[in-house]
Amino acid sequence: MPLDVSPPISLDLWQDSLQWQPNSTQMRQFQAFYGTVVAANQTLNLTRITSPQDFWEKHLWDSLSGIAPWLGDLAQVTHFRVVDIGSGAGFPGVPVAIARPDWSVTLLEATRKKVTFLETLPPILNLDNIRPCWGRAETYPNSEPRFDLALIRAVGKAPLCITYGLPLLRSGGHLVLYRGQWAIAEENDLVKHLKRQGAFLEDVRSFQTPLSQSQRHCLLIKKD
Ligand SMILES: C[S@@+](CC[C@H](N)C(=O)[O-])C[C@H]1O[C@@H](n2cnc3c(N)ncnc32)[C@H](O)[C@@H]1O
Repeated sequence: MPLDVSPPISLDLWQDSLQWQPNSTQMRQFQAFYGTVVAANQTLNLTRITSPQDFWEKHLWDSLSGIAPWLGDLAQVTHFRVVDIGSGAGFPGVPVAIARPDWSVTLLEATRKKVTFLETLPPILNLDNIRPCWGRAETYPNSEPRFDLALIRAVGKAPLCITYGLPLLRSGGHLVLYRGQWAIAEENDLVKHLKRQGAFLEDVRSFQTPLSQSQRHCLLIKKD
């Protein structure tokens, strides 16, 4: 049976939840990405999330929640240099690159077979602002320019993600940590940890996902 790639999140729901909605080109790119991940998944085992509802909500929508501060205001920050650390099958970096075609997004991934998959995406999605990169965050070359924004989802606990993310940022750059649940007790420890690392917690944004009404949190960290 052909895969149903029709979007289960209506434009109104995008608008209500993120104050942003994809245009028709972006919608086609999301659909093509879904089809490509599901097809590749049969041999590469990229993700367990494959149903349309889960894919659109837990992968596409969730990826974009992390850049909510920059979604509505396209004029404000153009040409951001972004790194997605531990991108896996391209989350959150690929949806972010689709939503912000004026940004350039490096997809840093330690597993070669996943990078090989990411390398197939630009012509299929008609997406020229992603740069798949095989490597580990902790050995990313110092000679490379630093990033304006680092995104990190499902790679490890918050302190580890901070250790990976901060060295890749320019001074004044932002790190976004995607978390499901987030408790104030964790926050107190994190604030102390960040201070020692030369950074601070600028915001904790909580979201309700648009289809299953689950809780999500995104931590916005700024490097001094
Ligand atoms: C659980 S997957 C999450 C993938 C994706 N971020 C997502 O949210 O679906 C974690 C990924 O991070 C990669 N990874 C783990 N440690 C890494 C590191 N130090 N540098 C780069 N990639 C790393 C793994 O190879 C794996 O693909």
